[in-house]
Amino acid sequence: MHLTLEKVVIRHEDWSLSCDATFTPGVHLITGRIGAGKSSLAEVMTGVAQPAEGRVRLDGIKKTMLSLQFPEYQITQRTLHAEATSWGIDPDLILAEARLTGLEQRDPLTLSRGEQKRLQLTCILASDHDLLVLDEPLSSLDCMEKERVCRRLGERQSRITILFTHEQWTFPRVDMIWEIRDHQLVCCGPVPEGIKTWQTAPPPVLMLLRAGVVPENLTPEDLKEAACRING
Ligand SMILES: Nc1ncnc2c1ncn2[C@@H]1O[C@H](COP(=O)(O)OP(=O)(O)OP(=O)(O)O)[C@@H](O)[C@H]1O
Repeated sequence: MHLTLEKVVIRHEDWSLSCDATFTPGVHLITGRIGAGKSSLAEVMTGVAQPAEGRVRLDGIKKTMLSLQFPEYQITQRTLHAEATSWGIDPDLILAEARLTGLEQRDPLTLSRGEQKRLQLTCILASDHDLLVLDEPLSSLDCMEKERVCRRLGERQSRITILFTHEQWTFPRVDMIWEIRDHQLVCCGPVPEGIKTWQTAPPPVLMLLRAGVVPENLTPEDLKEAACRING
């Protein structure tokens, strides 16, 4: 199973992004500065938008999902019960996992942004998508919830997971790091080697690299373990 971007160019007026890349099963992390083109690329990968040039090829991928940055954009129903049901999953299980039991008749739009995000991600992760593209899934979540989501993403090793994020501290176990540099999608490489050339790495990772330590991976445990290796 793979997703291939063949000489893809995404354009908005005089802004453009070029991508030539293949994504295989595992967790792919894509970072880039504000306005680098993360949301635009996420939309093209999932067929929500078409590239100006090139081709997006899905091989062996039957079910695709884009998790939108703003959870309210993905709400379609008037009650939590109906919203959870609309994802085709047992609503009681979903609401229990999202810790929203008892709120079945509430309008999802009255939930806090974090609660909406927890509901959206619980529904998405309960379905078995071959290609899951997540645009800033960790924004609005607290540390505990970020870690829970990251653990769930790490369980999708046989599927393709593409994570676009500005997150600085909490990451799942990542297989490949990519970044958007100068209007191009660049592959930094597999983890851990790719960490060394990751220009938009978050401050904790840059601090470890400056101290001469390369973490094994990016989970909170990996970063803590690497910090313990500084100065012996
Ligand atoms: N519909 C549009 N018309 C014109 N320009 C657009 C349009 N959509 C996006 N852009 C521009 O394209 C560039 C990439 O936008 P995009 O939202 O993909 O970036 P991003 O990396 O997701 O940003 P952020 O980190 O702020 O979420 C930005 O400069 C943005 O202003």
